[in-house]
Amino acid sequence: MAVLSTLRPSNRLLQIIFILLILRTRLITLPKDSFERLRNATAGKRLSAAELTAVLQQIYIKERDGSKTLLAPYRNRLAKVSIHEIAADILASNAKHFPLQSSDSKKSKGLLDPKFVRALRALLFHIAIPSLKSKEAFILAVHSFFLVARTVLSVAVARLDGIIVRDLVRADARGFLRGLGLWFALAVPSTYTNVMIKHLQSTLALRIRTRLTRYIHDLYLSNYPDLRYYRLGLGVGVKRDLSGEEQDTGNAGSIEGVDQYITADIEAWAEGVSGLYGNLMKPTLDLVLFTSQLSRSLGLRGTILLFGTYYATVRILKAVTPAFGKLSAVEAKLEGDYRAGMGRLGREGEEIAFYDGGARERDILTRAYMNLIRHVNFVYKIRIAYEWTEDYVIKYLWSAAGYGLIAVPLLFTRRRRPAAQFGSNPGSSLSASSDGNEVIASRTETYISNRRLLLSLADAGGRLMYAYKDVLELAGVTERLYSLVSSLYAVKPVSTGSNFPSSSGDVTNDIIGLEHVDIGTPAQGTSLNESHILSDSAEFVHVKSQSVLIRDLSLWLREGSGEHLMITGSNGVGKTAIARVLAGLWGPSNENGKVFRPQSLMVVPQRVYMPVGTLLDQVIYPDSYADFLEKDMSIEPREGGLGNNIRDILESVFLSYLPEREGGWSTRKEWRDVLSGGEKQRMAMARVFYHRPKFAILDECTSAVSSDVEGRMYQHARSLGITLITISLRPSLMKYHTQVLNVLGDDTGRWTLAHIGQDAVLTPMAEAEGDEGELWLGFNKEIASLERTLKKVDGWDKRLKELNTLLKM
Ligand SMILES: Nc1ncnc2c1ncn2[C@@H]1O[C@H](COP(=O)(O)OP(=O)(O)OP(=O)(O)O)[C@@H](O)[C@H]1O
Repeated sequence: MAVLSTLRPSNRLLQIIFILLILRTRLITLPKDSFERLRNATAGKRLSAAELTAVLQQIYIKERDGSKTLLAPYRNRLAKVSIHEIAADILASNAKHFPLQSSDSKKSKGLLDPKFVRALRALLFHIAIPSLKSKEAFILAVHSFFLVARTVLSVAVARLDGIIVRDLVRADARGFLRGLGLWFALAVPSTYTNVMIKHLQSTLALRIRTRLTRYIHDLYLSNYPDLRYYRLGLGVGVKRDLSGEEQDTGNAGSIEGVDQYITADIEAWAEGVSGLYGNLMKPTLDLVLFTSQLSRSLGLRGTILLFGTYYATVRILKAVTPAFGKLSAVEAKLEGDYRAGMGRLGREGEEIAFYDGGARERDILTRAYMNLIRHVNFVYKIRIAYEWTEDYVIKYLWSAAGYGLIAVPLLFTRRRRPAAQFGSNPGSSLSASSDGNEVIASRTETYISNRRLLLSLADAGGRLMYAYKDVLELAGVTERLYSLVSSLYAVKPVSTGSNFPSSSGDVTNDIIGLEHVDIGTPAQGTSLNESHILSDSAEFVHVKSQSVLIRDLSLWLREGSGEHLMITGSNGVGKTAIARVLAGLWGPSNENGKVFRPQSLMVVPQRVYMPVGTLLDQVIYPDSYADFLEKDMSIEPREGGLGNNIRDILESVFLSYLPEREGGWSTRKEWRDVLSGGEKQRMAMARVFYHRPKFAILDECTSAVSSDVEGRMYQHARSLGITLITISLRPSLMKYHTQVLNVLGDDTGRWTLAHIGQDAVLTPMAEAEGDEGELWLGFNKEIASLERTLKKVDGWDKRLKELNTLLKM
């Protein structure tokens, strides 16, 4: 402090900023014991600044029972959310409920179509409400109770309405006041019931959404060997047999725009299902109860008329109802396309800006938007006729029928047994007196009660019709969701053809290799036939193609043997395809090909992925902060130089300036944009040095890094004992490898494999194609010759100086 006070104000300010910067970079280095304390702390604990940063940083804690706890700060206190993954055996045993369905749904309108019922049942009873003991089932039971209560209360209100008006006509002041008191008393449970119904419906929707989302997350975001998030859009591994022949996969592999399914569709389905239960159950209950009440006063003729009205309504509306299910499925797809386009623009903004491609992108997006709007407009238009008929039938036909029905007891039976008719109404308290006023009062009571019941009936009928439309729309979303889940189940891990154990600890785990493998492109893709979009018959068209890029490839590398392989060849010949097969993303295209994939393998692609999170997260990806803490590692070097540290790792890729430049290890930024292309590639190498896999496939991942730094990174990788497989076109990298595989790319699928610097060409195929092997040996000779020439430069320089001196003399 004394030092600080002697400084000039500007210097002092600089010093304070410097201290703050140091402090900021330290915030993240929460010691292990504090972390343990945090893990064991009860929810609700007030968080210190450092703990708050840590909570924001690490997100999940792995519990001993295999579940995870999400640590979330809530008003500076600790909130803990326990997350249990769906057990693998439940996920597996559910597969039988989701077989693939063919997508020829254009013929059916969706309602009560067996396919729809099967899909709804599978989604509802195996994912959304998995058991009668689940919370969802409990909410549904309470919801049902309130729905029944509301109907019972509506009947009571209708009765009371009649009694109040009767007492008014009778001029019975005491009866009237008593009725009014009862009215207010009934209002309390009635309004509470309404509120609870709405609340329980929203709660149910939210719970169903969460169940579905988590189920699909667990299925979709699966690790190796399933990799469903990768294989789904690609059609890789989707029921393809080993000979490369495809089987008919129905709609599998045709899922594009999965984000739309998982976000918007799940939400729409959850809302639809929980709303539909109320919207179907309540009016159905109303209809049954009100009809039974009414039929007691309407007599047989009235009841027949009532059912006649129901029948006519259903027939008319069925005739004019369009295929809402299909229409809403197409709308969701178009919405997804438009959304995906917008997402692409956000992601690739800089590249598009360099090309000045704004106008072109606008055209593409406008086209996607217009497709959507034209479809929505088309739906609006066909809705006019439907809604007009619906309104006409429900409001006017039902009201007219209602008047007719009320007239039945009043007009038709009056002449024969006027008193007896009214006496038959259970709510009536008519005495046997034939007093004229009493007759009118009683008739009014019947009229008012019946009228109210009929209005409620018309309302129930209307809601049932609206629910019919909702069911049709739900059918569309159900079909989409079902196709997502069934396609996810249809995705199978690719066959490696080898019995290679993937468990650790096995000696054979020290090998990476291919044996007689044909490498080909994936066999399946799908596109939507756009000409059908607006014609209510949108159909998915399968595009099938497969070509073999490399034939009969065999190569081996053993960990610790000091062998490193470089793969080269011109663009598009299948170099990355080899990496995909070695990493288990693609399978071999031939039946007898075998792939040996070690467990400790890391593939670094050319385009670096930068996850959301802090600077530290960029280095340790895919580890979480909790995983990092479990390792014997620190962020800054420890005293005595014990253990590895992230600072040294960044130093080895020449990025140690990043924490200071970016404001500390815990800074969160859009790293994709913040770091330069070369910095991102260096960061990817830092990840390799952090994880230290036994094998690393480096796929042109240093193409944007300067040669000197690239060389040092290769040397460092080798010094860590990592066996390298490098895909590159840079001859300067050859010196870090012992073998070179050259893919010829001449449509024959041929290749050569040679030891660098040796005259012998290794494989029989390469022997046959000696010229290609010679090409690389030629490069080596040229490099050696250049190096020899460079050594002479000093001598020439000296001679030049001598000559200059002589000339000046
Ligand atoms: N998902 C895919 N579906 C269909 N074909 C694909 C797919 N991925 C790659 N291909 C095709 O496979 C071929 C080989 O691709 P690959 O990425 O392996 O080339 P490469 O040799 O690594 O080229 P480059 O040097 O340009 O990176 C290319 O013709 C490419 O179009």
